[in-house]
Amino acid sequence: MRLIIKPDYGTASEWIAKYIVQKINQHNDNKPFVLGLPTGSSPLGVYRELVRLYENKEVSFQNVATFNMDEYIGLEKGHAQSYSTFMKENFFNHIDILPENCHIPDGSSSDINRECLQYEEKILQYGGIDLFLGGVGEDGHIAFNEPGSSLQSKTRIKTLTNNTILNNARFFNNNPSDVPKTAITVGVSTIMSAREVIIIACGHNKARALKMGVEGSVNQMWTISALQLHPKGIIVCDEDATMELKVGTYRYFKEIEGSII
Ligand SMILES: N[C@@H]1[C@@H](O)[C@H](O)[C@@H](COP(=O)(O)O)O[C@@H]1O
Repeated sequence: MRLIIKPDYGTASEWIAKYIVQKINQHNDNKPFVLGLPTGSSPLGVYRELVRLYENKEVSFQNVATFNMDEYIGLEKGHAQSYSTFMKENFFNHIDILPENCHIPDGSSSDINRECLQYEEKILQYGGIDLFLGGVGEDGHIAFNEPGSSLQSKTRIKTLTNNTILNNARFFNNNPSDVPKTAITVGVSTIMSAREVIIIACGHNKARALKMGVEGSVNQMWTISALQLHPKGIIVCDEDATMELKVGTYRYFKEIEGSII
């Protein structure tokens, strides 16, 4: 696992956006480059920077397909707080991606279990995910794989923890009772099947999740820790998120990434 420590959220986001653009531009295949994408506040800086690079003509998304990590169950696609709306407003509406290449689980489907199976099948039809970008919850969850999620899990329904509901209430006028209680989420194994995985962990509130993900054992209670088993896993964090790391861990990753002499 690589741990890239950047001074702040802005520089961390720029590093990730540049990395993604490089991968898209190196991809010379007729099949689209397949990106897995998250919502939440963590990826906003990356999306802003990707839009800027697109406007600067440094990248095109015409040969890119995307699969989002998750979606609330019970919200129509056009609902203001659906992840579908979030993705359009913050990313898809500002780039040249083809709408038919943007995939988000349908949380309003009448058969959610079938929707989950079909989502996995669709990923396979595209040849798997080249690069999965994700955030992390304060309790170490990736996508909506809350503590206790099987590390072998695939796309399925998950019940959200109270902690996640309270954290996400900020998107629902601070009203926890408006936050859906269940979601469709890709599984830990869906994310780990991607050829590369990048997790963003910025801010003091992610310090514990970062510690458990980097220094803790691989376990179901901190699903971010599954990244330790991935052959090409990267966590990009800011200084604030390193607060709980051992000094030795911090110095080790700074040294091997060449950011201290
Ligand atoms: N399902 C999402 C996750 O994908 C996200 O990583 C997490 C953290 O959100 P934020 O980036 O806003 O801290 O929130 C939600 O639970």
